Amino acid sequence: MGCVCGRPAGIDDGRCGETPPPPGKLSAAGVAVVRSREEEARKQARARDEALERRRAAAMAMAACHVRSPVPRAVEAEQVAAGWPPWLVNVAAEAVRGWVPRRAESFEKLDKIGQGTYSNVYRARDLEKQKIVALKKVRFDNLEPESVKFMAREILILRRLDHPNIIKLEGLVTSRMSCSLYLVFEYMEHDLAGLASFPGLKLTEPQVKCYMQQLLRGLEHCHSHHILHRDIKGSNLLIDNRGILKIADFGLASFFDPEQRHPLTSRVVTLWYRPPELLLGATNYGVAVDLWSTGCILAELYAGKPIMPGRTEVEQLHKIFKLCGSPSEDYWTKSRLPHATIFKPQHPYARRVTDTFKDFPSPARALVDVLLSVDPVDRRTASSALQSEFFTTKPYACNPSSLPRYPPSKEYDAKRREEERRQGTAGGKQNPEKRTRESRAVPAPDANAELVSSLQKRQAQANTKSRSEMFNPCKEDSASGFPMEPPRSTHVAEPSEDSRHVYPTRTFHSGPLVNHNHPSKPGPSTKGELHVSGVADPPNIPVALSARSSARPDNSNGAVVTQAEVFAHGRRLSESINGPFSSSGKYDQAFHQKDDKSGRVDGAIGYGSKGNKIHHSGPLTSCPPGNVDQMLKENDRQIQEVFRRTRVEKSRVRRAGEGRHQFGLRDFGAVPVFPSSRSSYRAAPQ
Ligand SMILES: Nc1ncnc2c1ncn2[C@@H]1O[C@H](COP(=O)(O)OP(=O)(O)OP(=O)(O)O)[C@@H](O)[C@H]1O
Repeated sequence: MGCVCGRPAGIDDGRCGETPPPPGKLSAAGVAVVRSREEEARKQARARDEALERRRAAAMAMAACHVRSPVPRAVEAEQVAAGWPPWLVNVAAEAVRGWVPRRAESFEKLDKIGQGTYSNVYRARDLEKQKIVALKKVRFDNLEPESVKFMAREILILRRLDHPNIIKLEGLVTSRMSCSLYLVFEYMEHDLAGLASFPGLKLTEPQVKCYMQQLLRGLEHCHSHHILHRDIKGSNLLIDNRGILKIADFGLASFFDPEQRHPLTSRVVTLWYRPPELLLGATNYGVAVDLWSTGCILAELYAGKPIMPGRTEVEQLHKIFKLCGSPSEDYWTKSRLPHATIFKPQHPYARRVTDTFKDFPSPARALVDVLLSVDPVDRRTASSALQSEFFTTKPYACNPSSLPRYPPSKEYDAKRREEERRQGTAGGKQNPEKRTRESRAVPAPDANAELVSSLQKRQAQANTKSRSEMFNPCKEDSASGFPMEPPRSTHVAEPSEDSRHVYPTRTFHSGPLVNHNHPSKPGPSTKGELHVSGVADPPNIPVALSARSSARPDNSNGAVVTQAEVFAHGRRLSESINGPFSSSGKYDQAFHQKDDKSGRVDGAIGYGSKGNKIHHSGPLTSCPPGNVDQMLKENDRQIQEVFRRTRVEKSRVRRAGEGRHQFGLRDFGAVPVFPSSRSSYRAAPQ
């Protein structure tokens, strides 16, 4: 039956009650109604088309990222004939399409300038083009298709991007018989983390604006190409001698679907720069993750120190809630975040961003406030940030060419300086204040969650050689013109005992921004050299902690802490906060939970003569209600204690090893990684 107003049944468009026009004749009002309906229909059609277009673009981008490329066999054969190795062409032909490999002989390696989780980076002379370049030797297992695919994604993404504020991939160095791959980049003298930590260097407000503007322009380009960087931090923002900033390290970047239909991994972004939704396990995120990291960097440049240097995911989230407030009820409901039940505080935290940064100039504070919104939607876009008052009011961003030429300053250099100083003072007394100051540039354990899933995979490459190089004695580097690589650094800057606690506060004044205390500290290595037992696989551990509360691989091997140790720490910490894993504890039970009288539960950690064991049997700390900070400090202290004991243990083992060598025994450190570990190589994450 139809409506009384004459409209057919089933139509509920809010127009019920309108008088239908007589057939064949429309009143003026009727004409207006028809027109507005037509206009509405046109609008809907336009929106539909745009959505379709966006989906099509995203689908194409996703398809491009697919590894088994649609490249026909004949083309693959051509690519091999052109000099590409079959292991690359077979799984990632798309990544090298239209290119020919450069030969190693056409470069002269000069020195090592960087070391990442996945790479060693060298300064080199391009003998054909007569210019200095950066060669990034990527670590992967060429026998493992998933590992090759993952590496190839970085190449594909880099080739898709073309912008003055994004590092340019200029070529690839490999050969048909080769088992390794070098990415050739334009050479950049500095990175933002290095500059910020350079002793005595002062950035003025126009300079900060200049760098931030370039960062946001680069991000705008990535996002408009449906690419998320997912690891924005100072050491990935390279700066050349002309003051041009370029976003680098697309190793964790990914294509994304603006409709957010394709789940992505939440295990990305270096911990201090990781947004709350990822810590809460979101898998349908977008550009806002990069904007959060950008907000952290902006605030860091003004504050002169990292603003939320968490050591574990739980602590990171706690720092975020304390500064930015906990999410609103509405957000918890609509976001349906996987770890919400674990981490949702019973009592909301108030937002304190404007209070905390009250000394910042107000346009800077306002932009930080937007970028550090807990709800990702409120962070808006890179384009809107570029139009914010921060950039449109005086003092304006300076011109990059007016920036001073700095002496070489990379985070890597800062690490090296610290290392040299550490070695210089080895055995002697160290100025504790200096150490503290030098301990903040690099997020420590669990710096990058996604990386952790591949730690063991990468451990297999701990000697900077791909497994294929270990198993197939592929001597290309020496044979093909590259001088042999310099030996790997075999030491690590020890984590500062107090790296988290002592952050000199800095009052902002509108003159130059002083970054006197932006030091560098590698986190603990993750080589599994301690024998760990007694850490059962916890069935009830929240994913956020179980898989990720691990140490950052820093490619050095002084202080060695296993994943299991840090994992065990994460578990204890979470238990301290949430109650035992067997119960479905809530995040803020820590604030109200009844204290364990003894404080520390027997056998929480045990080493050395007791057999290098980690035992765990309950909460580690006693925590008065409301005093999570103190509890976290105590946990920190205990982490440092683990490091200290480990160092002692490690040097004991090393001394023993040296003794073995003298007697002709084999050093276990030299035992190659066996093929059984291959399955642990990383699969390309979404
Ligand atoms: N084009 C370049 N010019 C100069 N230095 C560079 C260049 N590219 C990289 N580096 C240096 O090498 C370091 C490691 O490079 P990159 O971050 O790309 O490697 P990664 O293995 O992906 O590192 P991460 O552990 O951050 O994921 C950088 O922090 C930087 O200092």
